[in-house]
Amino acid sequence: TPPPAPQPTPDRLQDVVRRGELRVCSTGDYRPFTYRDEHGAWSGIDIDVAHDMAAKLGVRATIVPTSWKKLMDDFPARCDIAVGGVSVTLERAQKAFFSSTFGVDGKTPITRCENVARFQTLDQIDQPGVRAVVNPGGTNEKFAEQNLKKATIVEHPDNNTIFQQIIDGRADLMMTDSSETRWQAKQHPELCSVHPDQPFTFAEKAYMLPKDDVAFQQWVNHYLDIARHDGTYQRFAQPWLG
Ligand SMILES: O=C(O)C(=O)C[C@]1(C(=O)O)C=C[C@@H](O)C=C1
Repeated sequence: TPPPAPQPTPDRLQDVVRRGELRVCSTGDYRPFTYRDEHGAWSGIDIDVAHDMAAKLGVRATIVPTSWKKLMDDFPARCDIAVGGVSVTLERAQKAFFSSTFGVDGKTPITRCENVARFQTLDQIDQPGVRAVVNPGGTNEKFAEQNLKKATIVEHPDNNTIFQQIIDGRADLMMTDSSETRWQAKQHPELCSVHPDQPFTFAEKAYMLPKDDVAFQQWVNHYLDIARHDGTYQRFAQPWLG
C-alpha cells in the first residue's frame, strides 16, 4: 500500500496576504478590549492591535462580529484570529492555538460600593437572596455555574448594559475579570471592584489562532514582542487605561 499522502502544512498567514484581508472575530462587548457602539463602530485595545497587525501584513482588517456563545463555532471558520479579552482556557486550547499571553486576569466581584464588605468571599456571595448577574457564553458564566449554588444567577444577555443592572439594583454583583471591573468601576462611581489584585481565579488573555498553524502563531508572537517593546501596544492601551 502506498504511504499516506503528506498533509499540507496549514498556512493561514499566506491565505491572509493573498486575500488582502485579515478577518478578526470579536464580540464588541468587553471594554477596554473590544467595543462595538450602537452605530456599529468598533474600538478597543485589541481592535486597534488587530488593525495594526493587518497594516504590518500589508492587508486590511475586517472585524467579524461574534458572541461568546458562538465564538468556537465561528472560529476559525469565519475568521483568522479572535481578539477582545479572550481568556486562555484548556477547553479552547484543545480546538485552537493561542498567541503568547499579555496580562493576567481572573474573576473578582464588582458591586455597588456600599456592598464591598459584604461580598469579599465566595461563601459570602453564595447565599440565598444574593443576585449575581451573568453574561452568557464565556468563562464568567462557567464560573458562576460552578460556584453559585444558593445565590440566584440572573442572566443578562447584553454585556454592554450589564453594569447598569447592578447600579439600578436589579442585581447585587457580577463576577468578572479584574480588568473589566477596574475599567467599569472607573466609568461608574457607584460601582467598586472588590479585590481586583486577588481574583478568585487565574486566567491569561491572548489572541486565539487556528490550530496547528505554527507559522501564523510565530508571526503573531513576534508581532506582540515588538509591539510591547517599541511602544505600539502602550499607544493603544493608553487612551483606555491611562
Ligand atoms: O470567555 C472569555 O474568555 C472571557 O473572558 C469573556 C467574558 C466572559 O468570561 O464571559 C469576560 C468578561 C466580559 O464580561 C465578557 C466576557
